[in-house]
Amino acid sequence: MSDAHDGREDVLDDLSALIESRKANLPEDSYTTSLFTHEKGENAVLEKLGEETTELILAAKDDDAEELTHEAADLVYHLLVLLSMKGLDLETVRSELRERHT
Ligand SMILES: N=c1c2ncn([C@@H]3O[C@H](COP(=O)(O)OP(=O)(O)OP(=O)(O)O)[C@@H](O)[C@H]3O)c2ncn1[C@@H]1O[C@H](COP(=O)(O)O)[C@@H](O)[C@H]1O
Repeated sequence: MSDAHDGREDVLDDLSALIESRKANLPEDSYTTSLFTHEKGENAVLEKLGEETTELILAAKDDDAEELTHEAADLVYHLLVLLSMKGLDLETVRSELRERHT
């Protein structure tokens, strides 16, 4: 668990930790495990990122805020899985964003 600036837990940190745990333990009946062990290798998550991005764009074009929110969450989750596959984490991305923000 971690604290965000407003004192609430950061769901992104919690989700990242859960993804790391799935990668380390590969429990059955886990969608995250299925991405790490997929016969297509990293292409499985790369394809999902492509699909989710397309769905996000369509939701934006339709001005469908609910669907846009749903697809954005799908996209963030799959992005976190990809970062984990590549040995990167959220802090790496945070650092990059902080550097740009100054
Ligand atoms: N945030 C997510 C998450 N977002 C998306 N997905 C999965 O990603 C897949 C998306 O594929 P699809 O787009 O084909 O599925 P869909 O439901 O039709 O979605 P849309 O077409 O509407 O976008 C679905 O199977 C979702 O279950 C996720 N699976 C897991 N998580 C998180 O990961 C945690 C661990 O999950 P497990 O590894 O399954 O235990 C969960 O508690 C969640 O917090």
